[in-house]
Amino acid sequence: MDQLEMKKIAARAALKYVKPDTIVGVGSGSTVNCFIEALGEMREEIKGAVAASKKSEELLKAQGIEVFSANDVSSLDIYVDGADEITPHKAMIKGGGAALTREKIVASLAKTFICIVDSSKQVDVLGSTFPLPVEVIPMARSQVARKLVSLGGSPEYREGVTTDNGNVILDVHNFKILNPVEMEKELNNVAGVVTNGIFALNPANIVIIGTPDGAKVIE
Ligand SMILES: O=C(CO)[C@H](O)[C@H](O)COP(=O)(O)O
Repeated sequence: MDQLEMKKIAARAALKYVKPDTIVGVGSGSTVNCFIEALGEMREEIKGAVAASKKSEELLKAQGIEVFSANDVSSLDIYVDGADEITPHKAMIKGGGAALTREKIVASLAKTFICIVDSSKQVDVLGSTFPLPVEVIPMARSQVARKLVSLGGSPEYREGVTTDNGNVILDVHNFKILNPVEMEKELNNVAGVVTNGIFALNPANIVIIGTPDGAKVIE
């Protein structure tokens, strides 16, 4: 079974957590695109969605789902998003699609973070397979890169990419993130860093893994 099929299995399994008359928090990426397509079947039952990227907003609207601004809601029942890596403690690296800041904002509005992934995303230690994305104010790019080097990382400028917030991304290789909570805080304290892609202070609550044998749910 290919990876896309496994993403679809995880995405469809998340529908059971969507309650009628609620506004659903929706992340971004190819797994979330599968979720948005499935969520289209519930367009009459839900009030709408808050999207973590312009791309997800477009796709939700194309499904006939009303999209609200994060400023319009005080809380969300659930937030559904993918991940680039996830540990057994449900800490994640996110930001492969450069939407990490808006993802963290919308996720923090939700009572329950549901992470939908295929099995390739499971790791024991964050940073094992995927570089850590860091969103940076453009004028601070070089100084943030030097700071990341001093912390042991090898930052690479994601050329040609501007985030939905007008910023740039540094992908940091060679970080073995043994203490994700501390690392998330430390990187967020670097001047010029908008957000880093570690989601450990507020980890996922439920993980749904798409496998050839069906959806595996870890609550
Ligand atoms: O964090 C993200 C985007 O910023 C995505 O959730 C992450 O990159 C996973 O993407 P995909 O579902 O395409 O594998």
